[in-house]
Amino acid sequence: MPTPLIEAEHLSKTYTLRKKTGRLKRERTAVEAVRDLNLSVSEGELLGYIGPNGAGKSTSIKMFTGILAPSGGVLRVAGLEPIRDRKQLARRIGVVFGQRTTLWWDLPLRDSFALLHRMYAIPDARYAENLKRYVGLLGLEDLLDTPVRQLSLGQRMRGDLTAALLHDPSVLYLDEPTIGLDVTSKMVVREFLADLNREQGTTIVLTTHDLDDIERLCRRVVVIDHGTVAYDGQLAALRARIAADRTLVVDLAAPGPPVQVPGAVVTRVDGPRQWLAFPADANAAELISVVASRYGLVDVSIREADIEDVIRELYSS
Ligand SMILES: Nc1ncnc2c1ncn2[C@@H]1O[C@H](COP(=O)(O)OP(=O)(O)OP(=O)(O)O)[C@@H](O)[C@H]1O
Repeated sequence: MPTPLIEAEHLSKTYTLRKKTGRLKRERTAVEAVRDLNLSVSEGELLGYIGPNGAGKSTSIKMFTGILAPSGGVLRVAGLEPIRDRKQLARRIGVVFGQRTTLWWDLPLRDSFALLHRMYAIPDARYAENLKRYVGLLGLEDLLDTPVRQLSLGQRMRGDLTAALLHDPSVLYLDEPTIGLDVTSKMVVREFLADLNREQGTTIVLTTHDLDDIERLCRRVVVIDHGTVAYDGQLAALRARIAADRTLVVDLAAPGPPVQVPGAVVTRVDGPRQWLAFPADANAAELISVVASRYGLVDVSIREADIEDVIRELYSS
């Protein structure tokens, strides 16, 4: 059995909000951001950690990284208790946020890396070796003297990845690492992460709304909803659910009650527009012609299920 690197048992986090309800009155409300979350991640896994907005992903990752204290439950990461052993844990983990940089904005990349060398007290030889490796793998050789603020988003992301790896973390948390990147940069980042996981055995927890990231990188996917695990399993099984349905969006000549056609179910009506779910292996052309023969049809489009649909479907089951 591989050693679990992250182990959460009945983990919970409740935020208390104070809302002003009068001139002097304040009411406390509790937000259960994470509740009864159970998760075990083994060394060397590359895990997709997904869920809709507000599901509790960031809150749980903040607990995994020792930034936020849990309200309840048991949590161990790399054999440590994140809040109590926060300093030790910092040496074992790396974190990359797609939306903001951990690099020093006005400093050349080289100086940001040098600061991390000192902050993490990385042995000189190890630092030199890692710097050479990651700068080479991520093609940053010609950018080392460029201030971070002058880097493109893709270049900055490669810089952030290098920064997160200089101290050889056992686990790397990535929050939307490909957001806003062009196709080529996305490919570079994905290939790099796949190699890092395969060759160095770095455990990776990947949070993203980009289904392509998940498809290309993760075998296992954990879906979080309302603060708890809604799905934990192979991507292949999740993909089968994705393939289960497609949606035909029809624009009718006039608003009306849900259309009735065999083999499709109306899932939404908005004025003259209706959404019809139908099995992925059904004949879309036939369905369209049936709708057209019975109703005044102005326009149609077909939507493949995206990750948000799959997630919605998981919650409703
Ligand atoms: N500091 C905070 N104080 C109060 N409530 C919070 C705080 N941070 C998050 N929440 C609430 O906790 C819930 C979970 O939020 P969280 O940010 O963990 O979700 P998420 O899955 O990361 O969402 P997203 O995909 O939008 O980043 C939400 O209802 C959110 O509004």
